[in-house]
Amino acid sequence: MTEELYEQLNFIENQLFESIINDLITQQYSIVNDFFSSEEVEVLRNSLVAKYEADKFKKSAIGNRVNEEIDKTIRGDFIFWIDEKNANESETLFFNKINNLVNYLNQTCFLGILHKEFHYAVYPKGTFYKRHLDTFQNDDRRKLSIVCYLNEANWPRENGGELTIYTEKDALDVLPLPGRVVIFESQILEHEVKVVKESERMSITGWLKTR
Ligand SMILES: O=C(O)CCC(=O)C(=O)O
Ligand SMILES: [Fe+2]
Repeated sequence: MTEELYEQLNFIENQLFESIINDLITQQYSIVNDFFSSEEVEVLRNSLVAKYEADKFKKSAIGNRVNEEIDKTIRGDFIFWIDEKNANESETLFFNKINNLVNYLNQTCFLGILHKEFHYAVYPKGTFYKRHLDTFQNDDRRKLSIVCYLNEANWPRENGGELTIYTEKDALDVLPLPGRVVIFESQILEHEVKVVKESERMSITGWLKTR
């Protein structure tokens, strides 16, 4: 029996993943609270902070690497790409959950996700990411964007740093609450990160890619 057929026979419907798919079909985005438990968020945040404090993060760049000054007027976060092959314990846990979702999407929606890329991101106080689409560098392989928030338990509205998603009809503000995951169509939905007014905004952002 081929592995593929075996997988099909073994298919078990997953309510959470089904609701994500339904959201994506009807509104091109899905917001899932508690995708990661508070324990999972804590170990992932510790892992982020350890790398951040070890000075491993780099100033993020955009598109064709215009100069730093221009970068900062568009995007001010610091990032560190996560290497799945050298993942630590908490990152392995992270990728296990993401891979379950990817496998489910591939089995049910025939999305053909073959690659993925994820980075940690820190937005210090005063930083933002202006309105954009996640398709840079003539790269149309990015299919779905996934943002996972790793902030401490209370992120009051006064802290700013909302993810604003621009739909056809309106603009939706999403607070970066711990455990919350936002998934959206990379090539369709414009979005931005509003100025962080207080604290440091921490997350893992990534893309599911075709080909
Ligand atoms: O952190 C977020 O909420 C979104 C980040 C983002 O838009 C990006 O990195 O492309
Ligand atoms: Fe983005």
